[in-house]
Order: sequence, then C-alpha cells, then structure tokens
Amino acid sequence: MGDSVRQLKRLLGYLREHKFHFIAGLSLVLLMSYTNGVIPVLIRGAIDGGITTGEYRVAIRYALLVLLVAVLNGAFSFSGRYLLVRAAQHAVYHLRMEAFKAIQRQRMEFFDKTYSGQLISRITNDTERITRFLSFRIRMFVYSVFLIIISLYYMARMNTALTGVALITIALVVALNTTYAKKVRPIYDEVRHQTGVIASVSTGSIAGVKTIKALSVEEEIQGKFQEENEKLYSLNVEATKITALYGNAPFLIMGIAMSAMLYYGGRAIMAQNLTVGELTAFLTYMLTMTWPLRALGFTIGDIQRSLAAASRLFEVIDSAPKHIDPPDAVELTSPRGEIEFRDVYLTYHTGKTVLKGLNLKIRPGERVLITGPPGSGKSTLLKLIARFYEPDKGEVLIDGVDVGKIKTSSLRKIVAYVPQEPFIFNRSIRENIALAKPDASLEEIIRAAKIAKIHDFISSLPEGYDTVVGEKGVTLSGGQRQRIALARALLLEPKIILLDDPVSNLDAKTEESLIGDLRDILKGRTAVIVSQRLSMARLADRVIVMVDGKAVEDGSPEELAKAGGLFSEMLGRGGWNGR
Ligand SMILES: Nc1ncnc2c1ncn2[C@@H]1O[C@H](COP(=O)(O)OP(=O)(O)OP(=O)(O)O)[C@@H](O)[C@H]1O
Repeated sequence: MGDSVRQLKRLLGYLREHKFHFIAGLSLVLLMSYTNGVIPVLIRGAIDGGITTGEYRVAIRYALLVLLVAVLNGAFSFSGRYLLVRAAQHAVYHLRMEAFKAIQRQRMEFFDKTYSGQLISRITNDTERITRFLSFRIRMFVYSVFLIIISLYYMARMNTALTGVALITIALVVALNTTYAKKVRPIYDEVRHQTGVIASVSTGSIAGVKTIKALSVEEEIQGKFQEENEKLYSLNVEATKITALYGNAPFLIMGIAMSAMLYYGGRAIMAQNLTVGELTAFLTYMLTMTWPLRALGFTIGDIQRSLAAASRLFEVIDSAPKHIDPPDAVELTSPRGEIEFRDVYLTYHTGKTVLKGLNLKIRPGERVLITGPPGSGKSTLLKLIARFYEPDKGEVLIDGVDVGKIKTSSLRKIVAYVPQEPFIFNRSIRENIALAKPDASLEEIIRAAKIAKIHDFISSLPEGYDTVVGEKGVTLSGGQRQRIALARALLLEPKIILLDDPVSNLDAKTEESLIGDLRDILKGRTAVIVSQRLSMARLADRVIVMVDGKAVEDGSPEELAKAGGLFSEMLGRGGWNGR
C-alpha cells in the first residue's frame, strides 16, 4: 500500500507544470457533479410547486432553470475534460520522454537482459494506460463519488426510508462490480499477455520470412499461430461469459430498487408523507447514479493496474545510469590510436566468462586481424574497445587512458565500430551516413562516401543522396550496406576503426572488391578487424589468433604461416603464398 502511495505521488509529480490545469479541471468536474445532482431537485420543484398546483409560471421557471443547469453542465463537462486531458497528456509526454532517454542511456548489458518487446510496451501501452488513468479514470472517480454524495444528501433531506433503499442499492452494486472486476481482471491480464504472444509470433514470422520460405515451413508456422490464436479466442469467450453475467446485474438491482421505491413511495404519497415531486426526484436520482456506480467499480480496479504500469516505467528510468560519463572523464584531443588490453577479464550476465586475462598492445596505425574459432571472444574484444561493455577486471586503454575515463563524445570521434550487420535506418542515404554528425555538409558526406567507394552507386540512384533506404525504401545489397556503414564511420574521421566480420555476408566477388578498397579506407588509421576469412589477412600487418578468450598466436601473417600453429593449420596446404 505504502508503495502504491509513493508511486501515485511520483506520478502526480509529473503534473506539476500543469497543476493549475489539473486542479481547475478537477474543480470543473466537481461542478459538473453538482449540476447533475441538482437537476432532480429542480424537477421536484417543478412538479410540486408548478405542475400539481397548476402554477404555470412556476413550472416554466423551473423548466428554464433545468435548461440553464444543463447548459452549464455541458460547459463544465467540456472544459473539465479538456483541462484534465491536456494536463495528463503533458505529464505523460514528459514521462515518455524521460523513459526513452533513460533507455538510450542504458548500458549494453541492459539490452542483453531485456526483451525489446517489453521495452516497446513500456513506451506505448504503459504510457497509454497512465494517460487514461490521469485523465479519464481520475475524472470518473471524482465525478462518481461526488455525484453519489450530493445525491444522497438531497435524498436524505427528502425522505430517510427511501434514502436507506438507495444506500443499500449503492452498496450492492459496488460489491457486485468489485467482484466482477476481481473475477475478470486475471482473465484480461491473460488476454493482454496472449495478445503480446501473438504479436511476437507475428513479428518473428514477418522478420524471418526469408528463412520460413526457404525451408517451406509456412504450415508449421501457421500451426503455431493457430494454437496461440485459439488460446486468445478461448480467453475472450471466458471474459465475455463473465461480463454477460455481471454486466446486467446492476441494472436488475437498480430496477428492483426503483420498483420498491415506487411501491413505498406511492404508499407514502397516499399517506401524505411524500410528494409526487419527491418520488420523481428519487427515481431520477437512481437513474442518474446507475452509470457512475458501474464506472466506479472499474475505476477502483484500474487504479492498481495503472500504478503498476507507472512503476514499470519508473523502473526503466531508475535503472539507467544518471550520466553517461564519470565526473573525471577526459577528452583526447590529438589521439594517436594506440590500443592496449591489460589483464582483461569479462563475464557476460549469463555467467559466461569470455576473456580470461587478455594482454595485448596494438600500435598506432597498425592493421590487426583477429581470427580464431567461433565463440573465442573476438567480437567481445572489439566491443570492449568501443566501451559497449566494461571489463570485470583489468583495463582497456586508448593512448594510455582507460576507455572508461574518456568522454563518450570524444571516444565516439576516435573509435568507429562497424558491426557485422550494420543497421540502415528507414531514412535518406544522406541521413544514414550523417547519423553521428547530423550537421555534416553534403561535401563531407560525399567525401566519406567516395572513400567508402559507394559514391558512384548513390549518384546513380534517381534521387541520389536523398534516396530513402531501408524497410520501405530502396533495398541495399549486403555489400552496399557495409559501404554505407563504412562511410558513416569515416565521416567522423576516426583514428581507430573496428570492423566486426565485414565480409561474412558477402559473396566472393564483393568480398574481393571490398578488401581491395579497404586498403585505402583504412589508410592512416589503427584498424582491428575480426574475421574468420583468412583472405582478410592480406590487409593485415599483424594477425592474432584467439582461442578461448586468450591470444594464442601473435605475429605477421608470414611469420604465423610458417610457425606451424593454428593459423598455418587454418591456411591449409596452400599456405600463405597461396592467398
Ligand atoms: N551479449 C552477450 N551476452 C551473453 N553472452 C554473450 C554475449 N555476446 C557474446 N556472448 C558469448 O560470448 C562468447 C564469445 O562471443 P564473441 O561474439 O566474442 O565470439 P566470437 O569469437 O566473435 O565468435 P564468432 O566468430 O562466432 O562471431 C560466445 O560464447 C557468446 O555466446
């Protein structure tokens, strides 16, 4: 409970900037309840003071009053809703922004541990639920509670016995709604979970469509989808059964209460203890309260779940580091491009220890090929230089400075990391290349594209550098993607370039041409290339063979080819000269 109050306080804190809108909105909702609650009193006045006594003018006066109150009610309802929704949207705008920024600040390990679907759901579904809570649910809660209080107040002033009937009815309907909410909530939670499962099966099969078609496993995939779809169907049928059962019960209770009121009220009128106007007012109150009473049950059930959504968002925000850089972070102004690993250990969150005391020094301008069997830690080594992960023990240094102590903005200019499968955003080629330097001039972008040897291809496209690529744009080949990614990296003129398996997805011809061009691309830079393709060794001054997180061979390709170790074994009978 204490936790819920804390979450609620924190959530309401986001309304701070719009607190006047919010308070004004709530005040208007109170006025709306009041105007709704006063109408039966006016009806009573019209009947008792005008209609039954034949006072035509009194009846007209009350009719005009009802009209005025109805108009005011409409105005309060409109402006109250507008102000509350505006304040809520503004609060959620900030919350969404904060969560998104926090996700951007998270370390790589966070993404290893968290499903992307979950994160997307935080930013979309959870924020949507919170908006609904801050605007609609709170409004309905305040409106309903206040309307019921006002109604009971006026009823009590008219007749105690009938007010007792109304009170019992209210208690019964609230109890019924709460039971309904309790019964249906777990099913709706399952429906939501199952909808997520269906979304992930769909996303997976759309993303993996090539594999599905290549293996002709459409039927199996459809079978899996059908299974999950049937589960969703059954859950929805179950929820509908409960809703159908409980949904109309409040109306039945209200009906019984109203017929009891008619019976006792009729007798009271005959005994002259009640007026016709009062009985009409009572019946009108019962009708006015029906909907708010129903809404109250749902609102109470929803508060807890909205707070749970808020707490999930707060968790994302709180788990992110407050600052990307430590306070004593430094700038490397004229980097040389030297890299050193000093007794580096790294264990992933899965418990797998990948690097076990790695020592390595790479000189400025050196071109190093890291090779070795799969899973030996080659890519991990690159990721440590780019500071995607921090070592558990030991240090990774650039020009003698621990990478953890270099300002991120400085590190990103010095070190360019080109992943195995570069991500191309659904934007223009120009924007894709200028991703890390959005203010780059077209000349700079063209220069980078020329070095990456992709300029001619881009120029041949009808819209040149403005051509949109990616999901709905021009589709690029594997080699073209690699070159766009290289141009993207080169734009920052990095001193160190890290290539993670650059030719793994390329055919032999494209591989040959890329290797030829890489000589120019890497000129004047320190390059660390991870690859199992030994053709890449032609680019390298030095080859390091990694096995089980350790550098077991280290030397020039010629030396290692002759040494009779793993590298020469990998070269096979053709040896180095055959390359
Ligand atoms: N983010 C991660 N979380 C958990 N384990 C990981 C992560 N990245 C890599 N690993 C594991 O660490 C080991 C080394 O991975 P790494 O990618 O460095 O190897 P590699 O030598 O580059 O392999 P390959 O040649 O197949 O790309 C592997 O067993 C891999 O499963």
